[in-house]
Amino acid sequence: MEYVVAAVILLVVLVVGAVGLVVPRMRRKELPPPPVPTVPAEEELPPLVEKAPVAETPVTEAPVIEAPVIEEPPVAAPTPVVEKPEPTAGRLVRLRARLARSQSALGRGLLTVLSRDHLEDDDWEEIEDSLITADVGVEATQVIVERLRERVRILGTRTVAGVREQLTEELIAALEPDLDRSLHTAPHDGRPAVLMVVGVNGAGKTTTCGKIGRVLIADGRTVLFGAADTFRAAATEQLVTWGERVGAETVRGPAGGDPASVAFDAVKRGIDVGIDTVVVDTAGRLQNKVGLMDELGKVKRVVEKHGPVDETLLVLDATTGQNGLEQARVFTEVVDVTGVVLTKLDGTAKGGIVIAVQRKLGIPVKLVGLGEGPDDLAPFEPAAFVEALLGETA
Ligand SMILES: Nc1nc2c(ncn2[C@@H]2O[C@H](COP(=O)(O)OP(=O)(O)OP(=O)(O)O)[C@@H](O)[C@H]2O)c(=O)[nH]1
Repeated sequence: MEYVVAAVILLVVLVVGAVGLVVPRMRRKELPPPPVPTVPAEEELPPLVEKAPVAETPVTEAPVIEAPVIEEPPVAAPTPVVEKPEPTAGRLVRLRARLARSQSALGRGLLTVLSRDHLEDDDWEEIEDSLITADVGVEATQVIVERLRERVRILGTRTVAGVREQLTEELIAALEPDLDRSLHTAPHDGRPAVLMVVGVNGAGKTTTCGKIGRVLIADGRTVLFGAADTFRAAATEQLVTWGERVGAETVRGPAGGDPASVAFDAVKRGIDVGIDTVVVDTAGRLQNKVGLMDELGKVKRVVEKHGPVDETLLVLDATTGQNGLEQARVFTEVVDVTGVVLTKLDGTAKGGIVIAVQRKLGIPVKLVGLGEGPDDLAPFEPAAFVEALLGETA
């Protein structure tokens, strides 16, 4: 019995001991693993800005993949195309239709009255009014009507054709057909002819310079332009463009520079390279008559250091009518005008201004402008002009 008790106790001790050994081991196995720091210590953190990793390849140093260079043939600077003008002979006749379009009212009106059976005082007054309205001017109108009246009375003309013929003759006579209308553009004494173009702003000076250059070149001359209208920068550009179109060199100066020195340089260049005709464009601001006189007078004096100016052309806008005549007079006081260019005759029904200009200024109209086109400038021919003025209507 003692042995049994001792065995039981031993067994209990063994069991308890075994449990004591096994349980702690099991408990240890169930424990979570020791915490692992997920955030590094502060000193190991990268600084927020300064030490942030920076792309170290600046744009300029970025590797550039170079495209293969394709050798292109050199592009030649565009050479301005020099245009070929229409022949000048008979230009006024060719442009007659354009002139007649705006003038025919005058011709129709006059011929209608003149072909009445009996011309009374009222009819003659009507004729006078028509001529004055067409800018012929009061004085010239009175002379024309007086002479016409006399002829009709003596000859007893009544047919439209007869009256037209007499009116034509009187108008041609009023245009003084014997005046010298030639342009002095031929070189002489081993130097170029010098043409100065004057007139108020917008009358068509620069355009006229270009058209004249074109006509001269068409006739086989060499031409050089002097851009002495330094007042309006666009005028210089306009002249340079004309030069390129017609094949003429343009001498220019700085914008706002001294016009006289540009004109001087142009003529000097013309002499040096053996040009036939130098055409000098000038400025025409009229706000200040004294200033204009000084400037134009100076241009002329300075140019004449090379020799006399051969032709001074006054450009007048036909659409300004009698007002234009007053402005024109200022120019004739400053420079010795040798001829008038009457522009924009295509834009007025008052062709009679040609008669008034000649009578009032005592200067022949040498050229007429009949449009903006490069060939719309014609030598003035009284007979062809009167034909156009009276139109086809009879
Ligand atoms: N219809 C018509 N227009 C013309 C004629 N002549 C010139 N013109 C036009 O008139 C305008 C003025 O001409 P410009 O040659 O620039 O005048 P400008 O006198 O040189 O003027 P500034 O340089 O300002 O002094 C332009 O638009 C020309 O095309 C003409 O005979 N008929």
